[in-house]
Parts: sequence; structure tokens; C-alpha cells
Amino acid sequence: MIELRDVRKTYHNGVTALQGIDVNIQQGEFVYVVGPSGAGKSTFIRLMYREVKPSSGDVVINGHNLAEIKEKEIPHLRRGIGVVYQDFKLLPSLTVYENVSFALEVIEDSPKKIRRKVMDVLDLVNLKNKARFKPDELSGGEQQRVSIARAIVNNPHLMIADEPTGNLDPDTSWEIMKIFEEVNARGTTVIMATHSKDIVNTLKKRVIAIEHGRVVRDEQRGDYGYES
Ligand SMILES: Nc1ncnc2c1ncn2[C@@H]1O[C@H](COP(=O)(O)OP(=O)(O)OP(=O)(O)O)[C@@H](O)[C@H]1O
Repeated sequence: MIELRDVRKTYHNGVTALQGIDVNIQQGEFVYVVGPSGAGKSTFIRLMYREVKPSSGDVVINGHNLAEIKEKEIPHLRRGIGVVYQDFKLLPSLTVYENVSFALEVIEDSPKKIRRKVMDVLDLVNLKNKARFKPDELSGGEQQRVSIARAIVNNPHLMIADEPTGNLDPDTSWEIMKIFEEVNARGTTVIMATHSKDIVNTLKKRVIAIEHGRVVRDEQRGDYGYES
């Protein structure tokens, strides 16, 4: 469960990105975050994994208040959260398999168990046959699937995605959305910032619209609500 209470964020340069956000998200929900460019969507979702620290207010994730946790507790928090970016952020010198295994928390796992976990998520994103490929040998959609595999390999309770289909063509975007729905169906909460009118209006989910740093709309099975 995620709870934001009167969250405000002013960056060092004086820009106020969020001004008084109150939102609750239950475990297992699928939420789109929409709104015009510069509205505060990325800031909103980066709060969840403490990439951004609120200037005031509370961000509570599964009982932990991120405004109060110590720096040394941040890795533990992030272990439960998978993040997917618009530009994939894969390590170019590593293979597909290595990009995923690199993210795996392996403290107590045997090599056999590690291999099984990595191959299981590569299977989920349909890339088992490209485990030995390097990122530059893959299409954009395949690279994004690797990044999803990396995000879910630790079985996170929350997956956050900042415009995950922003660099992909429409067909590939639908493939990515199918995987997101599959991840969500397994119980992971999904929060996705997007500018895709088509996706939001077709795969209906909860929609939180942000404008000028405030939530202006929060609807179950909502519409995108803007011209694309
Ligand atoms: N690291 C930062 N330092 C200073 N200002 C920032 C920083 N990140 C974002 N901002 C500013 O905060 C405001 C909100 O930005 P944010 O990236 O959250 O918007 P967004 O809705 O995600 O936009 P887009 O749809 O274009 O990605 C903008 O005015 C932006 O310039």
C-alpha cells in the first residue's frame, strides 16, 4: 500500500514540481499517471523509490515513511521495487542474461537457483532464445523487454515505469503492455506515467491526472483526457 500525504516538492533551482499531493494506492492496482509535459509526473513516480525526496509531506510505502528512512535503508526499499525507463538503461557490455542476473539479489541463492530465476523472467518476456545477445543486437521492443525482466527478477511488490513505450512503435507498445498486465495479474502494483492516449483509452485502468503539480483527476477506468 502506498500513501502520499500532502506531498510537496521544490527542486534546488526553485521550481515547484508538486504542490500538495494526496493519493492512496492499494497493493495490486494498475495506475496510469497522465498530464501535460512538465506537470510533475516523473517527480511523482520518482518519489516512490526515493529517487526524489519530498520537500514536505509523507510518502509511506508498506508502512515505511520514505521522508524519514535513512540513506542506508534505501537499497532495502529499492529491492522491493522494479523500475522501467523510457530509454531502457541496459548495460551495453553485458548480455541479456547478465543484465538481468546483475540486478538479482543473490545473497543466498545457489547458482542453479539464480539461473532458474533469470531464465524464468526471460521466458515471461519471451526472450529466452536471446539470453546471450548484447543490447545493441536487439530491437527497441526487445531491449524494453529485457529491462522489464530486470525490473521483476526480484519479484517486486511494485513496478514503476516512466513512459515505457515512449520510444516504441505502436505494435511493440502493445506487446509491452501485455507484459505489464501479466506482471500486474501476478499481484505486483504497477504505476506507469504515459503520454499514450491510445493505451490509456483502450486498456482501461485507474487514471491519476496531474497538472501544475496537483492531482486534478483520479478515476477508476478513466480516460486519457488530453489530445495526444
Ligand atoms: N532534477 C530537477 N531539478 C530541477 N527541476 C526539475 C528536476 N526534475 C524536474 N524538474 C522540474 O519540475 C517540473 C516537473 O517535472 P517532471 O519531470 O516531474 O514533469 P513530467 O510531468 O514528468 O514531464 P514530462 O511529461 O515532460 O516528462 C518541471 O518544471 C521540471 O523542469
